[in-house]
This record gives sequence, C-alpha cells and structure tokens, in this order.
Amino acid sequence: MTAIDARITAEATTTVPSPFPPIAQYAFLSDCHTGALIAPDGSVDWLCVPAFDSPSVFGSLLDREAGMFRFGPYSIAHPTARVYRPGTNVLETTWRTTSGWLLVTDALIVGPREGACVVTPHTRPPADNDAAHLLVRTAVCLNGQVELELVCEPGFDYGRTPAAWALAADDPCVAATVNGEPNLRLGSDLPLGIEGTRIRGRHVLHAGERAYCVLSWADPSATPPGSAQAHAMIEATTEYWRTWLAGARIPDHRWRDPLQRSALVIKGLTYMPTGATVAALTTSLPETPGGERNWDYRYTWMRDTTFTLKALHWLNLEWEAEEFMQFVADVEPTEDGSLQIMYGIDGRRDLPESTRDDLSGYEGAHPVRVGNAAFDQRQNDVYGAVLASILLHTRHSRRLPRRLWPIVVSQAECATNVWQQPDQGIWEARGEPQHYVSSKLMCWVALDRAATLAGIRGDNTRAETWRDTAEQIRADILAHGVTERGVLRQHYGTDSLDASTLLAVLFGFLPPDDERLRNTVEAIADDLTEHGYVLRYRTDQTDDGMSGKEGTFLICSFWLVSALAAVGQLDRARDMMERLLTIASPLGLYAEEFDAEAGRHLGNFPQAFSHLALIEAAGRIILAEVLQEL
Ligand SMILES: OC[C@H]1O[C@H](O[C@H]2O[C@H](CO)[C@@H](O)[C@H](O)[C@H]2O)[C@H](O)[C@@H](O)[C@@H]1O
Repeated sequence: MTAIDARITAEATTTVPSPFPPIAQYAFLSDCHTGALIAPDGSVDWLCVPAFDSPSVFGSLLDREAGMFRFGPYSIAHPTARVYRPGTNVLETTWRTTSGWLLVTDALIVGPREGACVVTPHTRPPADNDAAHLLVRTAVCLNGQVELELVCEPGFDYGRTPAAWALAADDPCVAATVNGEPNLRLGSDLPLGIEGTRIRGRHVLHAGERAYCVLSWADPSATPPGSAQAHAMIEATTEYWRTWLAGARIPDHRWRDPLQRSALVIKGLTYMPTGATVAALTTSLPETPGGERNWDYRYTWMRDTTFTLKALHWLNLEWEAEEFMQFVADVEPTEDGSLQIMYGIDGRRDLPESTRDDLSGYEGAHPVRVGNAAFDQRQNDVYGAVLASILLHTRHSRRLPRRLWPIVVSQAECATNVWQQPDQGIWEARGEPQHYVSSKLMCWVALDRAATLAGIRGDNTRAETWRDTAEQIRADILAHGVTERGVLRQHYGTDSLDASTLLAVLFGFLPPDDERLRNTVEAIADDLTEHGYVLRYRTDQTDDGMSGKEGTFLICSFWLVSALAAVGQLDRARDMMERLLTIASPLGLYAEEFDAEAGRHLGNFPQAFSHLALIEAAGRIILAEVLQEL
C-alpha cells in the first residue's frame, strides 16, 4: 500500500463516503484513439468513443447516472489486487470472494491493422498497428467458484441519451441504438438480458472456466469477436505495448518502473491518426474540491505536447516526435501566422467552451466544461515551446525537414513581434493580461533556438538578427523581471513568485551558477511549497480570474527536482523525487495536482504534464549521478 493509498483508506473511514472513487484509484486504458478509466469496483466510469474528445458513453466519473459498464464478481466492490501487465496498458484485477478467486483482464485493443484507413488532411500514413475500437474484458476463475456479473448501461452524449437495446438477429450479441441508429455492440458468452436501458448478465464460473465480453463501436453492424479471438486480442495488445516500450532507452535504475509507466501514459494519451497528444484523458475533474476550476483537457496544447516530446527525447523515443512535427507542419495558423496555443486532436481550430449543467460534476464540482475557451488566448510562450522542440528534433534526427523551416521563420517572427506585449501566461489565467516573466523567457527561447536553427541552415543573416533579439529579451527580463531580493518574479507588476520561472533553469536562460537562478530555485523551494510540494503560484496573490484555492501542481514539483539537480543540489533533488514517487496512484499514475493537506490527487487524470516532468526530473538526476561517478 502506498502512502496515498493509506491516506485515502484512512479518509474513507473518517468522513461520509463519497459515491465517487478517489481520482487516484482509477486505472487508465488506452488504444491511442481513446482511453477508459476503470474504478476499483470494476466499472468503466469514463469512456468517450470513438476518440478522446468525443462525448462520453460511460460518464459516471462526472455524474453517477451518466453511464457505467461493470464486469466483475457479483456483490463485491473491492478487488484484492490491481496491476498492469508489466510494460503495458493492459489491466489485471484479482478478486477474492468467499467461494473462489477470479482474474479479470481489461484492454482497449490495439493490434495489427486491418483494412483501409480513412484519409483526412491530418492523417499520417497508417501504422502497422492500430486501434480495433474494441474494449475487451475477460475473466478466468482461478480457484473455487465465482459468480460473475456484467452490467452495461451506456449514457450517450455525456449521459443525456439512454440506450435502446435490441438483440441482434444474426449473432449472439446485443446492439444499442441511439435515435434509431446502431451505436454500440456488446458480445459475450454470458447469458445476457435486456433490462430497460441496461444489459445484465450473471453466470457462475468454476475453477479454470473463462468468460469474456466485448464492446465494439467502430462498425456497429459488425459481429464482435468471439471468445478465442477476444483472448487473442488481449495478447496482441500486450505484445503491442511491450514492443513499443522496448524502443525506449530506459536506464537500469531503481526508477525504471515509474519511467516506464510515465512513457506508457504519455503514449496512451497520443492520438494515433495525427500524432497529437491530449493534455489529459478527462474533462472537469476539479482542481479545487467542489469548486469551479474544472477544465476540458482532451485537446492538444502546443506547450504540453512540445514539453512531452522533450521528455520522450530523454527516452530516445523519436517516432512520436516525428509524428508531432508533421502535425505542427499541417495545422492551420491564425491570420497573423502564429500557431494557436491549442488545437483539436484532428487539427481543428475552434474549441468553443460550453457547460453541461445537467451533470452533477465529480463530487459536485461545477461546472462541467466541454471545449476550452483558452483556445484563442494569447499565450506568448507557445513560440518558444515549438521552436525548442524543432531544434531538439533536428539535433536528434540530424536534419531540419524542409517543411518545418517556414514554421521556424513564422514563429520566430511572431515571438519578435509579441515579446513586449502582455499575455495570459503559461497558466492561461483568465484575469487581466500581464507581462509574465515566463512568457518573455519562452520568447527568448524562441529566438535563441531559431538563431541556432538558422545557423544550421546556413542563413547567417537571420541567425544574427534573431540572436540580437534574443539578447534584447534577456536584457529586458533581467532589468524588469528580477526582484530586489534577486529572484525572478511572476510578472513585471508584482514581487510574487511563480513556479513557471523555473523554466529559466530548464531552458538554459542563465548559467546554472548564476545567483539570480539559484535565488529563484531557493525561493520557490522555501516559499512556494506546501508540505514540500510546489504551488504554481499563490491564488491569494494572483488574479487568475477564478475563485478557490487549488492544490500543489505536480509538474511544478517535478520541475523543482530538475532545477535543483541542474544547480547542483543533487541530494535535495533526489529526496524530493523520492517523495514525489511515493504519492503516485496505486497504479503509478498522476493527476494534475496533489492536495498536500488531504493527501489526494486533484484535477484531470492521468495528466501528461505530470508524467513528462517526472521523466525529465528522473533523467536529470540519473545523468548527474552517472557524471558524478566518472
Ligand atoms: O488555470 C486556468 C487554466 O487551466 C487550464 O490550463 C492548464 O492546463 C493546460 C493543459 O495542461 C496547460 O497547458 C496550462 O498551462 C494549465 O494552466 C485550462 O485548460 C485553462 O482553460 C484554464 O484557463
């Protein structure tokens, strides 16, 4: 049992139990088109089909009436153990009942691709493996006998539309229709009955006996696979993940498991048809319990994805970088040539935000948002994030693809034009625009990396111009962005701290022995932490346009580990890393935030930001340890 597990258990026994499982108790499955969250009781509480950003069909995560799909022993809610098959996103749950033991295996199926692929402007050449658009759940009775139960009650369109079920005429499965159109098919070797809007099945399995069910959404008129095929598909999916992971260079270190899990989460959040990565699987898991800080993260932020690629480079995973670079080359910029700060996973630009007032929200946190109004915000860090990625990719692949050069030019020009202007900042504050230090810092990164890329291309004129602008930005930040104590400030109008200034260390804005850099790292470690975990800023000192106090931000805590390692405080970095590893969910996953007081995860889950920062932090410490030994 991890520390957080123990705290959650203690909490559950002392307060009124919530009908919602703690966020960190969910297991994550993915087929790189969509993902599912499975509650400890075996219920799929979150699944959007066919893609990450589609409306949910199982939405109990946000409202207990918005759809669920349980497959597990009758009348038992607590499994004995839940683990991923090593090196995969395939989940195994072991149940002990009074009469026997049961093992349930769950996977969203990825396997050898069949048939033609639909071509859209953002579609990459088809990979050898692809999603089969199937959720397969198998059960085997390990000992004694166990009564297995299946309950499937979809709620289409975030629970708004219940299913109308019908037995399929030609095969042993049931089909759910919405507005008369077939939508889902459920196949199983359990005897199934239709009870209004739900399907229920129950059957006693004896030692050695197996059962399965398959939910399919790709072609609702096609017969779902039978038992043997379903079991084979779980093996193929296991193979798929292990083969993918084998391509990563993960050091033989005591942190190998969290590194592998983080890589698998990040890959699982990647949308295979375009190479775009969603920031997290979910929408509206609250950052403040019961509060309004609830956001839809099922989109691609240029910042999040470029930071993700930086992390994947640490693990030598180049293919994903290649894919995302193509996505960047394909997306439509805005009228002034700048990239939007975020896009849909299919490259669409418009992500209007609405609220779903018919949903209760996770533990009553309102509103539930679909879409994200930040899509047309001005956030000046985006150019630096993209150009840093292009340079990294160019260095690793030893070439600067011709398609990317116009992007280098346009983004460098955008950074040149905007660096003096205020913006909403990296945290997408919904208050007044400010002169955020981290935004200007990332404009410096944009021009610095662009100058290097121009040098590689042999364009010395541009290299020189961009280098000059980078120096002007640096001088401006050092003149206006440093407090009297010699610490980088949040924005030019305040002395408050902001963890995003740690990017100065991570992107090499100043040499690691620079006093201002060291002061900033010290100040954040000492004054911007709660129980040793890092806040992104103090909500009582920052007008971010929202009410309520949020938890500590996990990416910021991992950034501090990286920064401590970079400025030579290796012991402190290592201690903090070890502490952060103890608060992972029982399956090694991280949400966006950690409520250090209550010891629970908050915000969307699992969150790429947290996992990518874990990889970089571990990578920096491991590298420093190796260098120390030389
Ligand atoms: O806190 C306000 C903002 O919160 C979200 O943004 C955060 O998540 C983004 C995706 O991971 C990340 O790129 C950003 O840096 C974070 O602040 C939300 O998406 C915004 O709409 C909201 O204003």
